[in-house]
Amino acid sequence: MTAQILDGRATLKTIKAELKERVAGLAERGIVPGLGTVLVGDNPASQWYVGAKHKDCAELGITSFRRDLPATASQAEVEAVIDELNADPGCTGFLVQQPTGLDEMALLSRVDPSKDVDGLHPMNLGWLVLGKPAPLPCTPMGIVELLRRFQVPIAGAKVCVVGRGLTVGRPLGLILTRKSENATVTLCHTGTKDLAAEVRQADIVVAAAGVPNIITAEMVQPGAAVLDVGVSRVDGKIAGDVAADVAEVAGWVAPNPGGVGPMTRAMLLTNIVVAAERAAAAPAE
Ligand SMILES: Nc1nc(=O)c2c([nH]1)NC[C@@H]1CN(c3ccc(C(=O)N[C@@H](CCC(=O)O)C(=O)O)cc3)C=[N+]21
Repeated sequence: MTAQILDGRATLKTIKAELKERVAGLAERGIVPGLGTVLVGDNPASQWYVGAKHKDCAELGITSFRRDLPATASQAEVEAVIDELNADPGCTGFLVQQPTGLDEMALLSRVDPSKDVDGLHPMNLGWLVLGKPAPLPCTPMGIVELLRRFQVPIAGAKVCVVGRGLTVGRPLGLILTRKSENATVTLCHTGTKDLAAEVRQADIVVAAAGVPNIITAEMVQPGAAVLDVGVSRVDGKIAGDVAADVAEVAGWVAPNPGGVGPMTRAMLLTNIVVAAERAAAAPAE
């Protein structure tokens, strides 16, 4: 058996075409969504991600507000840029690219929650815990959207999430256990005693530990969906959390690159369009 590929690149293309129509609909009403990014330092991966986000926006007719700051930028300087984007009505949503090397919680908290297209503001994470509508984190939503579009059954599925990070594992557990997804989630982490035993139970495995090849073929139930979200760099190349031979056992595989990464961008674009639509429906005071 060889697994079906959960193709994030193709799905990003499809979602872009869908969103392009919604952006055109906004344009007819004189509204242009605008994405702001705040990038601190010269990490090449971060520069690539931010560049890709603005390229996506240009394709859709979303305006870009790019603020690149040197690695020497202080907390106060970054906060001043956040204040500027909060106040700019043309910037309908923005994000602070991580990592910054600064006090990230203070930066996240300073973003206007209604412009938080990353869904990582403490207030929006609070709405997620409470089950109320709010911007949702892009990578976990990208994972759910990828599963949906390839018709991987989610309701009733046993999902093993490996990693409890703020941007993937922790919010993904919250999203998948909502009534609308109805999965049963096991959240594994460095304190998990027998990771192989937990993974073996799962219909869906999401590997977001950042440990190369932590998921191997003999841990995976035949026919399971395995999504690789791990990003490590080994000799300058991206290394995922999932070993190559998993594709011989799994029913579906989201590769890395080409799986969840592009979906993160697709959900960012979705959050930008939704934030602009919401701002248009309820103009600010
Ligand atoms: N505030 C904030 N928001 C983020 O959304 C955010 C962040 N900080 N910090 C870093 C992570 C990482 N991230 C990715 C985005 C796109 C790809 C992506 O499109 N990857 C392609 C190409 C990868 C390559 O070849 O380098 C792929 O997987 O096919 C990957 C990873 C967003 N992040």
